[in-house]
Amino acid sequence: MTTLRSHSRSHPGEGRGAGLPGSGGPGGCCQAPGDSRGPPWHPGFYPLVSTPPPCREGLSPGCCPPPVGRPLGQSCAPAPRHGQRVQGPSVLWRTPTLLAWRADVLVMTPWFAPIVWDGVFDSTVLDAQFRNTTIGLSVFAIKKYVVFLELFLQTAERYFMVGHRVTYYVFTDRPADVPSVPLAEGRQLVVLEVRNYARWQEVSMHRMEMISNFSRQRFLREVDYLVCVDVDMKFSDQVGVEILSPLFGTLHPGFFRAPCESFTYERRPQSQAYIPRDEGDFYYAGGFFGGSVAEVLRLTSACHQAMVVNQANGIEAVWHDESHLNRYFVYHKPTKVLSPEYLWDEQMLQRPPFLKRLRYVAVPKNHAEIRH
Ligand SMILES: CC(=O)N[C@H]1[C@@H](OP(=O)(O)OP(=O)(O)OC[C@H]2O[C@@H](n3ccc(=O)[nH]c3=O)[C@H](O)[C@@H]2O)O[C@H](CO)[C@H](O)[C@@H]1O
Ligand SMILES: [Mn+2]
Repeated sequence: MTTLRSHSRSHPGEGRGAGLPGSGGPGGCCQAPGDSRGPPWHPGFYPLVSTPPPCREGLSPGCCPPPVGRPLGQSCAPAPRHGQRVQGPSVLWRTPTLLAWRADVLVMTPWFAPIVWDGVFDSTVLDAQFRNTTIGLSVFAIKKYVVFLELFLQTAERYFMVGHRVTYYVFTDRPADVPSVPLAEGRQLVVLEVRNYARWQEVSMHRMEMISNFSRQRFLREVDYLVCVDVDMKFSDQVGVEILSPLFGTLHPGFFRAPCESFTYERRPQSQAYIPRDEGDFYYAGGFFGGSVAEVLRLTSACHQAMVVNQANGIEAVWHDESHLNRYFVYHKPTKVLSPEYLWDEQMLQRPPFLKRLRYVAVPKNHAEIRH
């Protein structure tokens, strides 16, 4: 049984080790065709302390790692000792040290967006920065998926944006089945009654339309940021304001160390979700994205429009809304990228040592039973 996918799809980063550094797998986008020297450099996973392979002219820049070098300098702050806590104007902060960050994973995209891993941020600083922020958490529980709500909400109360103002937006066709979970101060739950669709793929895809409509109608006025997630998941560690940025996506846990040619992007040119073979940076998961409401409105409207055109042409993207999301992110680069700490599946994937925390994880489900 899979929990991230309805039917089998290989996860190239797992099992056979295909394409992992040292596995002798196929060359990534950074290698010219036929160049079999050394391991490929995979988006999402390469050591920052080694020398990357040369990038070849004419290859997709997004697939190549940025030049890697030493830290550029020391902090300009007046010299408290390493790690010493100092009283700033409004907050206790930990003096940054340029040598203490993560050296085992990519922490910056080639377009200079942070990739969020444990150890690269200080919640104390960020919590103060975002203290007047209201965050909407959008989740769909249509038909039988209402069974996931209780655990989802309970764990969100424990781990999601603790100490901040939060509005849960629960889209459902079964309002009577929304469980009443006690909420902490500053947090509220809004039930939005919406229609259902016969096929699970349609339910999943129409989330883009509904998020877009409700963003325009009310989210723009009610919250600053919107976080859009799958419901068949639970929080198992802190997910805080470190994720917030105008536009963010999450690395799909099955592909973050896979060569880009194995990404399951939509490859049919007649589809609105089409991504040519030599384009694309990362493979993003459909189950965790967000940003400012204005940016989420742009993203969801664009994806919905693309799906309307596809439907008129009798074509459905290979991974539904996820394919459209991936296309959107190729041409509208996210300003922050969340590591697979923010979307993991313990049943399907073996946890690598550099994944220090699992913050949002799949709840096992029987696909056939829950979707019909
Ligand atoms: C973790 C992750 O990245 N998940 C993505 C993945 O599939 P999944 O296999 O995780 O899809 P899924 O079954 O969780 O469906 C996506 C979501 O749609 C909602 N839902 C679906 C069916 C239904 O009857 N009722 C209902 O409420 C629910 O919120 C669910 O979590 O690929 C899908 C498209 O193929 C979506 O892009 C998902 O976001
Ligand atoms: Mn899911």
